[in-house]
This record gives sequence, structure tokens and C-alpha cells, in this order.
Amino acid sequence: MKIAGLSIARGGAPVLERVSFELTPGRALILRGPNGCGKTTLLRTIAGLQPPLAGTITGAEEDIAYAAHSDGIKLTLTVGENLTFWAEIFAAGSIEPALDAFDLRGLLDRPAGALSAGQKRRLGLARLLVTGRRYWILDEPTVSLDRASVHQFAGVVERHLADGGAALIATHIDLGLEGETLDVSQFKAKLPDLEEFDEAFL
Ligand SMILES: Nc1ncnc2c1ncn2[C@@H]1O[C@H](COP(=O)(O)OP(=O)(O)OP(=O)(O)O)[C@@H](O)[C@H]1O
Repeated sequence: MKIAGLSIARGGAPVLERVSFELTPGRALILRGPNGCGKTTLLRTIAGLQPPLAGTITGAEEDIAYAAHSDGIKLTLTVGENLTFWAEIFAAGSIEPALDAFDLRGLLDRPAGALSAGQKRRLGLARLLVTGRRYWILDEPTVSLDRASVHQFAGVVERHLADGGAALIATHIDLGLEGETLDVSQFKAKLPDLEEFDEAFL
């Protein structure tokens, strides 16, 4: 996937400009940067939830799976029904590997609304495995996870990379993954310099 000259805005205000990088199969790229600098906005744009102001995203059409801050699960469906629902949407086959990878077998028949925050997160992340998609775009994926689950999740990402997948991950913690990091604050959009305004005009 190639990101070239991407400029993005949130709430009408420019956030990042001229972001360029490549995400290659088998690699993870970790996005860093202080709160509010634009990581979520960048991921939303790459996932196709909002249009960029400028620039292009190429090479990953129909091959992106996005896990946002929210778990994206249906609370009245059971764990098994949630995963089956997504597996059918993506026509990606069995939910079994996802159940094992995220230790969800014991919770199979539990309504998602009756899960703890960390269990909900595990279910939300398990959806990635039933999409069959190569490019995982992950926004703070480990929120609510305990140490063991963070480790488990890092293992799932590593296996995905070994299978030719790729992951773009915004996170403030160290997942212990091998991969490059990109600090997006270097792309911070510059606000117009007030001294450039013509006072007579104001
Ligand atoms: N719904 C919204 N409407 C308007 N502005 C928003 C909205 N959500 C975020 N912003 C603003 O857009 C900018 C970028 O926010 P964004 O969520 O992309 O940052 P972030 O790097 O992901 O932050 P964090 O590390 O806190 O998750 C911030 O200035 C934020 O206040």
C-alpha cells in the first residue's frame, strides 16, 4: 500500500499534510505521536471513512480491515454469532482460528453485551481474522487488554505478518513487534502565519 502526499482534516481543520510512506506485505508500521496529532484521522482516511484533502492511497483496494477505537461488535449477538456475521460479510470461511487465537471458545454463547471490556476488545480484534484481508489498520488495539492479552494479540499480528499480511498500528505502548515507527507529528499541518494577513483587510 502506498500513501503519497496525503493531506487530511478533522472537523474542517487541517491536521496533517503531505504524509507519504509505504506499507509492505510482511511488515508492521507503528504510528507514534502525541494525543491529538492526527493518528486516528490518518487511519480513518486510509480506511476510507473520510476523503483526504489531497494525495492518494493506492495498492490496497478492497484489502483493508480496520479496527477503530470502538469494538464494532453487536451487543445482542453472542460471541459466535458476531464472528459468524462478519465471516459471512467477508465470505472468509471458518471462525475457528479466530476463536482460538483470541481465547474466545469459553465465551462462544455469551451475548457480547455481557462481556468485560477486555473480552469485548478481544472479540473486536478477532474480527480481523475473519476478514481474510491483508492490510490491518489498527487504532489503539490494546486498550482494555491485560498483559497476557497484549502478548497474545502481538503474536496474532506476528503470524499475520509471517503469512504475508501487513499492519499499520497507532499505539502508545510497546507491543514488542519488530517493525518501523513513524512519528506523524513531523507532518503536522501548518496554520497560516498571522503576520501574513493584511491588517487593512482585517
Ligand atoms: N469529531 C471531531 N470533530 C472535530 N475535531 C476532531 C474530532 N475528533 C478529533 N478532532 C480533532 O482532530 C485532531 C486530530 O485528532 P486525532 O483523533 O486524529 O488525534 P490522535 O493522534 O489520534 O490522538 P490520540 O493519541 O489522543 O488518540 C485533534 O485536534 C482533535 O481535537
